[in-house]
Amino acid sequence: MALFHVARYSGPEEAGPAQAETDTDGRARKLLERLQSRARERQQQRRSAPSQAIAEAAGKRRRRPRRRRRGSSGEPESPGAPRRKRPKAAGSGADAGRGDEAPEEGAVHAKAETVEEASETPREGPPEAASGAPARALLLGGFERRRAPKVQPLLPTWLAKPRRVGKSVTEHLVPIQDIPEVHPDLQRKLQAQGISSYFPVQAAVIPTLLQSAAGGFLVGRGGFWPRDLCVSAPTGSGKTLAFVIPVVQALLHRVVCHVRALVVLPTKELAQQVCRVFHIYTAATPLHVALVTGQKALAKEQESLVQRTANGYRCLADIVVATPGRLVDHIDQTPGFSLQQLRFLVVDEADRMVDSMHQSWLPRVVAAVFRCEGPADPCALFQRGPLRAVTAASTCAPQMPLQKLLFSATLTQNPEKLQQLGLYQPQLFSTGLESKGSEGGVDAAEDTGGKYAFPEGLAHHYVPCKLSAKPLAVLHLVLTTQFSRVLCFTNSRENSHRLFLLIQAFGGVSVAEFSSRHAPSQRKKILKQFEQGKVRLLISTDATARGIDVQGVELVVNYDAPQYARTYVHRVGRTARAGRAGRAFTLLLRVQEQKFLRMLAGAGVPELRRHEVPGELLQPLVPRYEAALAQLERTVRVRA
Ligand SMILES: Nc1ncnc2c1ncn2[C@@H]1O[C@H](COP(=O)(O)OP(=O)(O)OP(=O)(O)O)[C@@H](O)[C@H]1O
Repeated sequence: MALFHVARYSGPEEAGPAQAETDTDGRARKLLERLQSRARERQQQRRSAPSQAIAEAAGKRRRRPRRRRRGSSGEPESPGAPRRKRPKAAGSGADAGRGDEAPEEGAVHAKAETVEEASETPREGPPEAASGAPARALLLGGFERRRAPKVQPLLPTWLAKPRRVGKSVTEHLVPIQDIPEVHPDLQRKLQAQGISSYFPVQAAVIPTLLQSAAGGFLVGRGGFWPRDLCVSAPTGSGKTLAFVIPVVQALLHRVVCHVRALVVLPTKELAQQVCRVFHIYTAATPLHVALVTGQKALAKEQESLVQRTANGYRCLADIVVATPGRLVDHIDQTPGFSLQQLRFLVVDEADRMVDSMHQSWLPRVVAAVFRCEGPADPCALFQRGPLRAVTAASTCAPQMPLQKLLFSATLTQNPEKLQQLGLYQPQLFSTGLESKGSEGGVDAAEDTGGKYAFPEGLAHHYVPCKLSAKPLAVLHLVLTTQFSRVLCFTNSRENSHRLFLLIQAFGGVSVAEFSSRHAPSQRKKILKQFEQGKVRLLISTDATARGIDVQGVELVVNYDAPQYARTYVHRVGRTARAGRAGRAFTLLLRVQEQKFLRMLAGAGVPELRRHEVPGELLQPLVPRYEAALAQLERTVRVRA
C-alpha cells in the first residue's frame, strides 16, 4: 500500500553536496597547514641539533637492511624495471586531501610506516632527506572535536500541517441541523440523547467521513480509495460519536449482513462502553452490533457472530467491537467469521494500540480482509484486494476499499510508529497546540516534546507531601472537597489494594478498588456502582485511565505520580469531560517535583498550581488513621 513518505531527520548528509565539498576543502586546507608547520618545526630542530647526533642517527639507520620495494600488485619489482614513483610524503596535497576523517588505529600505523620508509630511501627532492635527518613517524589525528549538528525532526506534510479543529466544547458549537448530511433518524436519536449541537471534532470529522462513504461500500469517484483519518482531540471532546454516527449511517442501507465495521479498543471496559453507544444509534435499524472481548466464553461470542446454515455460515453482525487478543482468536477459530467485506477499521486509543502492535493483530486483520479463497474470479462483480495503482483495468470492476480511522487524545506524532498502521494518504484532524516538527524542519520545535490539548474546564494542582502522609492527603482531599465521585490512580495493583484496605479501615468513605486483581464481571459491577454514585472513591490502576466515561467525576487524584505525560493526560481526562469542570491533584514527593513539573510543562499543561496541605489540617485525621493502620497490620498478619 502506498504510504506516506517518512523523511524523518535531516542530518549532515542532507546539508547538500556543495556544503559537503566546502567542509572537505576546509578540513584539507587545515590539515595541509598543520603538516607544513610541522615540517618547518622539524627543519628548525635539525638546524639546531649537533651534527654528531645527526651522523650517529644516520649511521644507525644505514645499518638496517633495506626493504624490498614492491609494486602495488605485491610482486617484487624487476631490477631492470623503471622505478615507480614513490607515494607522496604525508605533507603532500593528495594525502592532505584524503585526511578529512581521523584515521583509525591501523591506518595510523600504515601511514607511519610509509613515512618511515620514505625517510629511509634516498631520494631527490627535499634536502633534509638527503642529509639523513632522524626519521620521525608523523601521526595524524588530534583534530579538535566538532559538535554534531542538531538533528531536525522532519514530519510528513500530513502530520506537520493537520486540519485544525476547535478545542473548546463550550463555544462555536455546530447545531445538529447545520449538518444536513446526517440522516434524520440519527439526528433524532442525537436529540433524544440530549445532544443539540456537535462538538468541534464531530463537526469536522462527521461530514468528511460521510463524504468519503458517499460511494457506499465501494471506492469513490474515479476509482480513488478514501483517505485514512487520524483524529487527535482532548479527552471528553466527543471522539466516540465522531465515528459512531458516520459508520452507522454508511451501513444503514446495507442489504446483506456482513462485518463491515470493526472497532478495536485496548480494554474490555472501553469496548463495552463503545458497544453501548453503537447500540443506542443502531436501535430500530436492521444493523447488529457484536461485542467480542473475552468476557464471555468463546462459543458464546461465536454464536453472536455467525450462524451455521444448510449452505454454510450466515453472518450475524454488521459492526464488531473487539479487543485485539479476542479478535485474533475469532479470526483463527471461528468458522465462517469473515472480514472480507470490511469497509471501516476504527482504532480507538490509537497510540496505545500502536504500542500493542507486537501482538500483530493488525497484520492478521488486514490478511483476513484481503483473504482470497480459491482463484480470483475475473468476472466477479466486486473486487477486493490491497491497494494498487489506479489504471483502466483496475477501475473496470468496482473495488471495495478498507478505510482506517484512528482516534486518540494523545495520538503519536512519530511517523515510524504510525507507519506500522499502513495508512493510505492519511489526513490528520488535530486540536494540538503546536506541531512537534515541521515539514522540512524549518520551524521544528523539539524531537520528543509536542503539546497535548487539555479540557478547558480542568484545573491542575500538585500537592507536595511526604511518603508517609500520602494516604492522609488523599483522605483530606476526599473529605474536605465533598465531591460525589473521586477517582484515585496508583501505579500498581498492589498500591491500589493497600490504599483501598487502609481507607476502608479508616471508614467514613464508600470506597472500592478497580484493577486486574478482579474478574471482568466484578470490574463491570464496580464501575456500575461508581457510576450510580454508590461508591464515592474509586481507587484504580491505569485500567480506567483511558476512555472510561463516567458522568460526574469531579476530582481525579494521582496518588502515585504518573511516569509519562501521556498517562497524565488520560488519567486527568476522566474529569472535566464534555465541557464540564473538574480538578486534578497529583501527590508529589520532594524528589519527584522537578521532573514532574518539567514533564507537565512539556506536555502543555496551561497552569499547574501548588496546593499545600499543612500538617495542622491533617492532624485531626491522625488518631483514626493510626487505628486504621494498626487494624490493617493485624489483618495482614492474620492472612499471612
Ligand atoms: N455533541 C455533544 N454534546 C453533548 N455531549 C456530548 C456530545 N458529544 C459527546 N458528548 C458526551 O461527551 C462525553 C465524552 O465523549 P467521548 O467519550 O466520546 O469523549 P472522547 O473524546 O472519546 O474522550 P476520551 O479521549 O477520554 O476517550 C460523553 O459522555 C458523551 O456522551
